[in-house]
Amino acid sequence: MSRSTEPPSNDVVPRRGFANRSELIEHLSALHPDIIARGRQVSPIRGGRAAALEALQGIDPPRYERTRNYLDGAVTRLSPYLRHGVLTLAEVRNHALKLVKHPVEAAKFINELGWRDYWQRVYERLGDGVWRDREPYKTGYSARRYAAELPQEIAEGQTGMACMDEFARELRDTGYLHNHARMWLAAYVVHWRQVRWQAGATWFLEHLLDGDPASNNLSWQWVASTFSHKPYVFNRENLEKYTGGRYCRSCPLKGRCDLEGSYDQLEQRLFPHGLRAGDGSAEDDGVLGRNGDPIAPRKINSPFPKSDSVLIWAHEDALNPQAEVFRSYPNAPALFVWDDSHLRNPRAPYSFKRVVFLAECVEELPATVEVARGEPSTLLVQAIARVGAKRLVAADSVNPRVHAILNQVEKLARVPIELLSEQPFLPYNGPIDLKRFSRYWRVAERYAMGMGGGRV
Ligand SMILES: Cc1cc2nc3c(=O)[nH]c(=O)nc-3n(C[C@H](O)[C@H](O)[C@H](O)COP(=O)(O)OP(=O)(O)OC[C@H]3O[C@@H](n4cnc5c(N)ncnc54)[C@H](O)[C@@H]3O)c2cc1C
Repeated sequence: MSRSTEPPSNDVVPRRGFANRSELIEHLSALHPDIIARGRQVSPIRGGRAAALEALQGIDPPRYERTRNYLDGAVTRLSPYLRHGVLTLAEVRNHALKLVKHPVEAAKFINELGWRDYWQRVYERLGDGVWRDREPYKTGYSARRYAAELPQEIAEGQTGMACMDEFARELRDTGYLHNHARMWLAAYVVHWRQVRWQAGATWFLEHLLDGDPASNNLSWQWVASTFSHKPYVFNRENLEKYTGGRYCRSCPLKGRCDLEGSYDQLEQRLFPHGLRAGDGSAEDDGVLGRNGDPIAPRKINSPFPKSDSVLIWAHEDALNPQAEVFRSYPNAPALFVWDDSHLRNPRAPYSFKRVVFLAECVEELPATVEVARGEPSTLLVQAIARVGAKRLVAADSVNPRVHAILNQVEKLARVPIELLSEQPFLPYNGPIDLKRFSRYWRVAERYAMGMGGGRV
């Protein structure tokens, strides 16, 4: 799956302010012909704060708890908005708590929000290390045993298994999959087809509107067992139960597929050497577990004078017109950059539907935000000089790419960087053990539920 990271040669100038979705799509097709050549699908899920708030209004935490494992359960589809900072975890949690008489009725929902916060914290520590096996596989096989490439028939939905083929189609056509479908598909890829989780993670990141190296890669590692005690597997009965049997009914392989059998039988078939660590290359370096100290803030939010002239960088982790950067500097010039190399990064290339989703989010940003195309640090340095900005302001993010760009700007433009944060999910700044979610949640739960003091 090698793709060029060279920027495309066309010189279409990006813009915003479209009359409707068709016009926006037409413009993006001209801007990114090579991306649309990989697939023209556009998701029914719309980008932007208005669509995000509409989805937020629809959440039902008690029903979520009862039904979330079912494919037609009351899941929220908020993830694309959370991923791009259109909504914050704190805002979603606060809303959930308002909808219930007692916090316990929202507990399961808030626990799931906690998974996102947890993966983000792990990402903050590991950076691009989220692409490496955290621990050896516990499948009895070493990493070398697993294929490096995703078989084409899986990506194209041509395996002959009605369930897996439908999940692949849904992923490609909509950019969204229910959590259970993600788990089944990931387990099928890694354990039944013996493909390295990294190949599956790249495939998901291309298509998912919520594609996020933290939640995605670390969930793949959880399924694979390189970031958990044992591999995640399932059987046909489990899939049939939570899908209402809709795939098995029409499946040509009904009764004789590879998912048939009890859990014991499947484990013996899939892991004949027993559930134990293969000789892995990964080692536990203690980064997540040994001290769990809080990470020092990356930049000092010194009390910069709000009257200074600044430039705002609107990046893809904070596409919220109400974000702190815009509230603090409502009249400041701002720039959003289409970075061709980033969109074509072979490890996580963007599908056209992801690009459309991002553009729809950008459409709703304040009118002060201009769009440009090119290498972000170069364009930001030029814009700083053009507008005479005393510093660059950006929303904080745990994404290492954002920090690499900010560091470069700081070096080249010789201006300070001001990072602004939203209300945190946990009003807590003390040590927290990140080795496993259960350890994190032991400390985090009461803060997440609004019972640990601090502002919720
Ligand atoms: C293999 C695999 C890959 C995944 N890739 C991503 C990804 O790239 N981006 C992403 O945001 N999530 C990912 N997830 C986690 C989870 O599947 C999605 O966040 C969730 O399905 C999104 O749908 P929803 O908004 O309807 O979730 P809901 O069930 O309604 O949950 C509400 C919110 O809680 C958070 N959440 C719920 N479950 C999880 C979870 N298991 N892990 C982390 N956060 C969770 C999400 O922010 C979600 O929007 C992945 C899971 C697996 C198993």
